[in-house]
Order: sequence, then C-alpha cells, then structure tokens
Amino acid sequence: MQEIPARPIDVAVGILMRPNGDVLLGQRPAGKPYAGYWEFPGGKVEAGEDIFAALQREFVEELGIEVVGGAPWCCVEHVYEHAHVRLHFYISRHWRGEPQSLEGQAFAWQGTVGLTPLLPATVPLLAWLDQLRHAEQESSQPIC
Ligand SMILES: Nc1nc2c([nH]c(=O)n2[C@H]2C[C@H](O)[C@@H](COP(=O)(O)OP(=O)(O)OP(=O)(O)O)O2)c(=O)[nH]1
Repeated sequence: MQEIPARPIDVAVGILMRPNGDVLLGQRPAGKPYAGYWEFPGGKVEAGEDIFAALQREFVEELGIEVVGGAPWCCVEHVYEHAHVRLHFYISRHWRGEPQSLEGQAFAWQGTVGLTPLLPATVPLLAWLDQLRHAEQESSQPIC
C-alpha cells in the first residue's frame, strides 16, 4: 500500500469569476489521478514559490491566460489515496486572454455548477460559491 505523507502538499487553485457569476472549471486530463473529474484550474506550489505566483504560473501553463489579480478565499485540506493536499482557493475577476486548452483538457463556464464527477475536496466549494453569489446579489457588489 502507498504511504501518504503526513505533511500536506500545497496546491494553488483559481476560481475565475465573470461579472455574471459564472466560474471556469476544467476536466482533469488522462494520466493524472482522478482523470476525467472536474476541478477548478490550478496545481502544486513549487518549493520556495509564492502561492499566488504558483496560481499565475499554472494558468499560463494550462490555459494560456494571465491572472492579474485575485483574493484568497478559503483553504481546504483533504487526504486522498494518492496524496494529502492543502488547497488554497483564490477568486479572480481580473485576467488577460481567453482560456485555451493547452493540455488537451475540456473546460466549461458554469453558473450553478452542474458538472460531475467533481474532485471530492472541491464539492463543498459549490455550496459556498452559491452563498457568495447570493450575498453579492443582496449587496450589489463583489465581496471578494
Ligand atoms: N487544480 C485543482 N486541484 C484540486 C482541486 N481539488 C482537489 O482535490 N485537487 C487536488 C487534486 C490533486 O491531488 C492536487 C492537484 O495536483 P495536480 O496533480 O493536478 O497538480 P499539477 O498540475 O501541479 O500536476 P503535475 O504537474 O504534478 O502533473 O489537488 C481543484 O479544484 N483544483
């Protein structure tokens, strides 16, 4: 049996949000654990790398876009059979360029997210995103 390290691996994850509240999801490509599952784009933070810098690097590598700004939103830890991860989710409303499928992955803009299957650690985020959208509609301005 594979041994899972106690110390988590940091992962930078970006939720790109359009003015209408739609968010961008990608489908994990073949060859990765949980291939075919939907996720928010991102990837592992490299040694010595700042989390937001890792997020910017991953978006250039995976989707060819430059994330200009983002706000840290929430942090979730999850132990998979393949890894113990600590996911740092950012919400970004400012980027340059149009997403392209540079790693052959499918991607989709979604309002209320209806894609399945979704990576298990990401599932709770959907309800939190709906709450955020609702609170923003009430106040008529972005909360983060
Ligand atoms: N990007 C992303 N990763 C997530 C999400 N939810 C979730 O549990 N993860 C997990 C899956 C993986 O174990 C880990 C991300 O690692 P990864 O293998 O995709 O990262 P990477 O792109 O740096 O991959 P590689 O270079 O090592 O192939 O985080 C999510 O919403 N987005």
